[in-house]
Order: sequence, then C-alpha cells, then structure tokens
Amino acid sequence: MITEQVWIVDDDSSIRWVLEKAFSNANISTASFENANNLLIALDHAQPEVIISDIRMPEIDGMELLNRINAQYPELPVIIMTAHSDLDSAVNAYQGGAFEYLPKPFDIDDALTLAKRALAHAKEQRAQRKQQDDDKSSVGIIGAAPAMQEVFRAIGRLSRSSISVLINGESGTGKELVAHALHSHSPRAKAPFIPLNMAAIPKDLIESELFGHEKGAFTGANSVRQGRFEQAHNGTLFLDEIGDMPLDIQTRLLRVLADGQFYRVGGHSPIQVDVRIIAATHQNLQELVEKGDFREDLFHRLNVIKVHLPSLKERREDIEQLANHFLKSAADELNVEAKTLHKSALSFLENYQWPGNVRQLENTCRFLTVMASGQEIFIEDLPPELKESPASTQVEGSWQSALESWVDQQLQGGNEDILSGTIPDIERLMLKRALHFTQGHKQEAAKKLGWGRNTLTRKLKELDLQ
Ligand SMILES: Nc1ncnc2c1ncn2[C@@H]1O[C@H](COP(=O)(O)OP(=O)(O)OP(=O)(O)O)[C@@H](O)[C@H]1O
Repeated sequence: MITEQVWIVDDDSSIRWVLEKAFSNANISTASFENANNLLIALDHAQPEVIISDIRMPEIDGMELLNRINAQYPELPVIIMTAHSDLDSAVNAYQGGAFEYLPKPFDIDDALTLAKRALAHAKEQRAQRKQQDDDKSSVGIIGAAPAMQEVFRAIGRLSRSSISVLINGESGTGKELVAHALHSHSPRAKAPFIPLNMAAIPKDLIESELFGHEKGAFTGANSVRQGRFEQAHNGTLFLDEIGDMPLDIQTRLLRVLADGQFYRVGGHSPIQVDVRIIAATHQNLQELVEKGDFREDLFHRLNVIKVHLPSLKERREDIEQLANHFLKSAADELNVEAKTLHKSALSFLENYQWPGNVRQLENTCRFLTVMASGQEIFIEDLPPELKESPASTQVEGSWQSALESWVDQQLQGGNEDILSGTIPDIERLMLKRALHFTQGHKQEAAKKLGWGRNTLTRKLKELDLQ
C-alpha cells in the first residue's frame, strides 16, 4: 500500500523528478505515476492527502482524472499543472467542485507553497470530520441491534427537517435520548431542547407549565412565569407521555401548533413561538383515540413520523455493550476501576426480562459497581429483585437459558455430581405433568412421553411416584 502524502502524475519524467526532489527537501513524502490509470488503480487501496496532476497526458488526461476523483473522493484536493493557454478550456470542460492549478512553467517554490496549503486544508478537514464523529458518538446511543439501526437511520434522514416526530416505546427504552439526538442533529441544534413529562406534573399545573402565567393569574402566581413553549422558542419541545395529557390541554396544544401562538394563563396578548414538537408515549395512542381519551386531530398532527424503540428484551444482543458502558460510567462517577461481568452473570442479564428496560439495566450496573465484592461480577452479586424474579419475568420458552444460569450457579457454589440429581428431577416433573394431562391414564402418558409401558412402570417406582 502506498502511504505517501502527495501523489504526482505526469508522463514527463523530468517534471516528476523535479517535484519529487523539491518535496523530499521539504520533508513531504511523494509517490509518482507516469499515467493516470496507474494512479487510479493505486487509489483503490490507499489515499494520499493531495494529488498533483499534469493536464496533458495520453489516454486519461488531467481533467478526466479530476472528474473521476471528484466523483469518488470529493474531498481529495487535486492540483492541476497547466499552461495558461490550456486553463480556460480545462475549466469549461470541468463540471465538478474546486481544484487548484499550478501554471506552467512553474517556480518550484510556488509548487511547494501550493502543495503545503492543500496539505493544511486536508488536515483541517480531517480534524473537522473527527469532531463531527465525536459529536455523533457523544449522543451516546448504543444499539447494534437491527431495530436500533433503523432508529439511527431515522435520525439521519430527519436531520435536515423540523418535522413532528412521535416516539413509541416502553418506559426506559431511551425515548428521551432519541428525542435529544433528533434535536441535536437538526437545524435547531443551537436552540434549546426542553423536555417535559406529562405523567410527572399534577394535572392542574400542566397548563401553566406549558404556557406560563401572568402575575396574579391564580393563587400563588406571584410573578410572571415563562412556560416551556416560550423556553423552547426556535428549538424543540419534547413532550414525554403525551397520552397522559388532559383533553383540554390537548385542545390548547393543537391550537398552538396550528397558529404558532398562544396566551399565557391569565394573559391577553398573544405570544408567537416557533417550536418543533417531539412527542413520546408508551401507550397505543390509536387506542386512546378510539376510547375518546386522545384527540384524533392532535394524534394525526403529531404522528407525522413514527419512530419505534424496541424494548430491551427485543434487542438482547445489545445488553453486553450497554452493561459494559454503564459499568464504566458508574465507575468513572465513583472514581474507581470498572468491574467486569463473569460469563454466567452476563448470560443471566442477557436472559432476564428487563421490565424497566435500559434504565433498569443502568441502575443495576450502578448497584453492582457499589455492591459487588470483587472486580468480577458473578450471579450471586446481582440485585435480589433480579434473582428472585418470578418465572413469568424470565424469557418465555427459554428454560434452557434458565437452566444454564442454574448450572453456572451450582458450579460456582462448588457443588458436585449435579447431573445425577437433576435428570431424575426433570423426569419426575415431565411424568407428573403428563399424568396430569391424561388424567392419570398411564398408558397414554407413556405414549405422550415416548416411553414404553414397562419403562413408565419402572420410572414410577424409581422416582417415588407410586
Ligand atoms: N441505547 C442507549 N444507549 C445508552 N444509554 C441509553 C440507551 N437507551 C437508554 N439509555 C439510558 O437509559 C436511561 C433511560 O432512557 P430515557 O430516559 O431516554 O428513556 P425513556 O424511554 O424516555 O423513559 P421514560 O419513558 O420512562 O421517560 C437514560 O439514562 C438513558 O441515558
């Protein structure tokens, strides 16, 4: 692979030689090509920071090379060496972005200055790209599962718009995190993001919380207060648990969305706002509409774009990464070394039902960081509410994984000969259920289990089920 910073392409070997010498004296590494085709082949494997190309070359000339590079690597700076007489026609023939040109015959210092400028530009662009990547990852949404990738794609696709979005997902699945990401990747990123949870505010305070109030509007309103709508001007208002919004407030909200203006409680002059609404709910809004608890017109207004967040148990493949992430951030908060999960504990977490979703996993990791005795976390370190969870909160149909965790536990507890006690337990359990199903009819039960009649009789005796 070619790793030089500047690639030179010219069919004239003396020009290549002069440039190579000048750059090497300035500590800039170069690679040279005698035709554009060889350079294009090399580009499949590596990229320089700058390309310097002659304009007149047999087969692929400088302008065609420039066009091709621009189509595939639009950010790669290209310097075209050309005589003044060729420049106009070259520019006219070129339909792409920008390029620099080096008039021939050139002064070697000019060539160096130009190349250095292009190198500095390339460096700056790299730094910018890195910053953008860092910004993106600082949003900190973890999700390799396909359903989460779908969410990321939606964030990307919506990044140029201020359209209303309705996020649906169980509590703790990351709805606010996604709403924030939608905001910070939107044209409103520099204006405020104001979250408000409808379920957390007493009903009679929702109106003044949203729209503010004038002094003396009601008892206790001792001064003028800005509402969330005003605070979110030019930005985004995130209305969490929108299904809990009282009907009269829904009507007011609808009016603001239609007119872009509202009155503070007790106020007489309208206040103009430009606010993007992102709403979220764990409920089925369509059902609320059918029951008459949610206004249909508001539902349609908010439901322009739908984003669904999967529950944690629907994306178990992310549990390991999320847990490690939360263990690390809990450790950072406490200024201690991050703990690690033993395979058995991880497998338990991966098979747990997580009714509280990502938030519950986050809290569990905090608990473990403080409470687990060693550096490595085992099943016995897990919080009691996880271990003692009733069978209904374990994964349906996955008795194997429950058994797996149980075996791990036995092994860690130092127990031996665990198989000889377990197999009869399983047989006893299956036999009992089969007899229950056939209402005590032994021959039928034997058939259901796939045993012969003699085996069944023997097993009944062996297993003390007589
Ligand atoms: N994919 C994720 N990656 C990293 N952290 C996450 C992810 N999803 C959620 N979290 C974290 O989990 C916690 C709960 O997320 P958030 O508050 O966004 O959930 P929510 O769905 O809005 O919950 P609720 O509906 O109960 O308000 C937050 O601390 C959030 O940072």
